[in-house]
Amino acid sequence: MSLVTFHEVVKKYDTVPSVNHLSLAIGAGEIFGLLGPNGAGKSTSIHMLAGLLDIDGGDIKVDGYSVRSHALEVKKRIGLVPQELAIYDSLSAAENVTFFARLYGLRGRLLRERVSEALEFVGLQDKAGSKPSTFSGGMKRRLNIACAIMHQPKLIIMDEPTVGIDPQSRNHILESVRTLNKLGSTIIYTSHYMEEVEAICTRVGIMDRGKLIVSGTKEELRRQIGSEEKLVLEVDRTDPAASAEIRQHPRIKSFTELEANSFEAVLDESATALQDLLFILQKHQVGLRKLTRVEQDLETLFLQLTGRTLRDRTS
Ligand SMILES: Nc1ncnc2c1ncn2[C@@H]1O[C@H](COP(=O)(O)OP(=O)(O)OP(=O)(O)O)[C@@H](O)[C@H]1O
Repeated sequence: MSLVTFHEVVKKYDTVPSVNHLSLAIGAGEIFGLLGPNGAGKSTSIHMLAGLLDIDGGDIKVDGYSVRSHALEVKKRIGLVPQELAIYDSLSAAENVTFFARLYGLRGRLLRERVSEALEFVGLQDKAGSKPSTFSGGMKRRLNIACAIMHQPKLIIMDEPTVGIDPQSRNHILESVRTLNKLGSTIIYTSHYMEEVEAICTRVGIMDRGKLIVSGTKEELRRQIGSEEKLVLEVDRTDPAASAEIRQHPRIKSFTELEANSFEAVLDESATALQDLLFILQKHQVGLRKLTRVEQDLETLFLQLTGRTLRDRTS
């Protein structure tokens, strides 16, 4: 059953749609990865889901409640870990979590238990009395997470929680995502680090220019990448006649010079394409020094669908 549904959701700043008729369903128990380059519309979508931004068209439902008509019911079910840190430097770690716990209506013994559990969960129990100004970037992010999960929400939304932090905190956060999911929370995790999404998510949606361009399990998306093969070849010399002959081969889709004596070849799925390529090199007396297969991943799929890379910050 779907816990979250976006139906034809639209958000416009001025006249340009930042989110353009987005439809998406996320099942209870999933770790759903929302991938896309800068400006794709991930944060805008998440802010509408969390009730921080008004929707211009369509609707979003959480657990059957519409964010438009039942915003409070939706908010109770959500923990948002925002991209920008939402913690107070003047309060200790425990006071920060307590502040958010009170906002969610927790009081007394239950409040104290949940604050302590949340700090323990993110590995900051021994820093409960310390101010975040003394924390590393990674510790601040972990405190940010504690503030968002202490009310044990059904849905936890993490908006790029590992940007600019040390590897130890990054691993801690990725491990926490898995644990929170095992404990029963559904997770939406946005990122433009596809390795992270591939590592932890059960299903992935890729956004570009306000639209969902593809979604599915990692296996389903990999199948879409197709069976073409990408190789990097290092040769002992560059021979223009050999390169020209390779580029004319019907089963070799491209042969591109990367740097001196190094080429990238994209072959179709037939086994003979590689044999033919090696034969042409030999015929022109070009020695092969090294042959490396390039792993096809979600980045490749994104490139195939959009002609751009996920981390192209200028696009
Ligand atoms: N307050 C705003 N006013 C005008 N345009 C905005 C505003 N917020 C976002 N946008 C535009 O909406 C589009 C989507 O932005 P959004 O922040 O949702 O993308 P994103 O996928 O989350 O990117 P990032 O990875 O950088 O966070 C962008 O073109 C952005 O410039």
